[in-house]
Amino acid sequence: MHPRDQTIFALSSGRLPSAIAIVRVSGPMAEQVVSGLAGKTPAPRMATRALLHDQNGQPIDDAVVLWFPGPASATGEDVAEFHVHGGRAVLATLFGAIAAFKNVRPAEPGEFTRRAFENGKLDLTEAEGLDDLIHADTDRQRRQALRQLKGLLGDRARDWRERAIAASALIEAGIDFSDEGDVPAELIAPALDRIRSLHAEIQGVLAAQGQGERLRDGVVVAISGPPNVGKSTLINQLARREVAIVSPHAGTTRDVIEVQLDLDGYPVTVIDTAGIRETEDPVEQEGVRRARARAAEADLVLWLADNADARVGHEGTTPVWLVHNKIDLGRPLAEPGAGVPEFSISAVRGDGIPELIASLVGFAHDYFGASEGGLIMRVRQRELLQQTADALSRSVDVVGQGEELAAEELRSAALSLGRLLGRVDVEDILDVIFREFCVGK
Ligand SMILES: Nc1nc2c(ncn2[C@@H]2O[C@H](COP(=O)(O)OP(=O)(O)OP(=O)(O)O)[C@@H](O)[C@H]2O)c(=O)[nH]1
Ligand SMILES: [K+]
Ligand SMILES: [Mg+2]
Repeated sequence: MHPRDQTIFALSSGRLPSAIAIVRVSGPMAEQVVSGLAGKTPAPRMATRALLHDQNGQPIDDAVVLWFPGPASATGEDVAEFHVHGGRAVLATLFGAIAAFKNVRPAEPGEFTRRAFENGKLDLTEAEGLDDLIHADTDRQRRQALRQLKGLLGDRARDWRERAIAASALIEAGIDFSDEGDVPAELIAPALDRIRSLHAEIQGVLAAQGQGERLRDGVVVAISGPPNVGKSTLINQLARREVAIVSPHAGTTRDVIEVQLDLDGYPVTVIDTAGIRETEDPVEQEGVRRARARAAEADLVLWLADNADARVGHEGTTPVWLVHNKIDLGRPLAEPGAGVPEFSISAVRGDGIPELIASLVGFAHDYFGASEGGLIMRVRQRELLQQTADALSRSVDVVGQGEELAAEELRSAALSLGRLLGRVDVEDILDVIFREFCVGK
């Protein structure tokens, strides 16, 4: 039997133990499984209480079961749901009882969503939105993913695809009409107008690119500076917990320590690193190397200084803010850097921290863009849209050399948009995309 025709099951709720755990079953055997374990098939879409029994009549758990006959289900197939108590032994027994049915097996990551996709319940951009929604940590990420899940990009791509196909039909009609020789200009001109406006629209979406992808990835802020200036104290202050070891010993931090912050809905990763200095200690040397590398990749560097001798030691193109720490000690401040924003804080006492956080929110706001965010969330989507735009602009360029060439480019544009929606992709590409999803989804 093809794996796709088998019935799959998985834990669809979070980590065990938990108050309630939800196990989903999807496929042709779903009804047999639910009626076998619950003693009867529940009324469709009605939460029904049932004492579950395994094949030997041994009780498993007092549960709530749901029965969604296909195709009006999440996957488009017959689906059963078991809401049980979330103990590890309960789940182990339930899994054993479900797997004992013929042609029933554990689901691969993303397999429920893949079946929904294959049954036309959602397109590929919507499936990606669903995956992002599950992984959204902040409110802005959630809103963006929900827009994608609701088909914001998918609907546009479907419209663009139809228009590319219509333009190509116009040109092909002209080719048939002309028999041989040139296609009359009055047939070509309206097609070209349509292609140009389509191209402009897609270019507009590509130009706003980055925002959605950035929102997905978050912004990275690296705390850097000499040893002992209070970098770890600052990250603890920002995280409001003891994520990093603080000590008066210079060279305490060696590993890169990361915390995820939700700053006004923006996802911000702050990293604490080893103090930058020349050292003989090979372990600290490695820490310094990592610190420099991570600061170079960051989107913003907070350079900490605790006295007048400090100089901003970060090189490269990353924006740097100079943060004077330990102002509670009343030492003279470091010379201001050339036009870099400056802050004065006491990481221990908390002075100046609200102002620093407010400025970080402002930075994130500029970084992610003030608008709701772009339509494009992933490299895959951006590449296919870029290919579409390129093919459209080539079709305009080559029309003088032959209408067939232009029609060919338009077909290629429609193909890229079809890929974006997942309509024309081959198995192995879909495999790669869905593997990234979590099990039970
Ligand atoms: N008075 C005062 N002391 C501070 C402040 N911030 C940090 N310190 C102290 O400075 C010392 C070093 O702090 P850390 O946070 O470990 O400094 P670090 O930059 O992470 O040090 P390394 O990881 O070794 O590079 C500790 O004794 C802290 O208590 C501050 O705002 N005021
Ligand atoms: K230290
Ligand atoms: Mg440290």
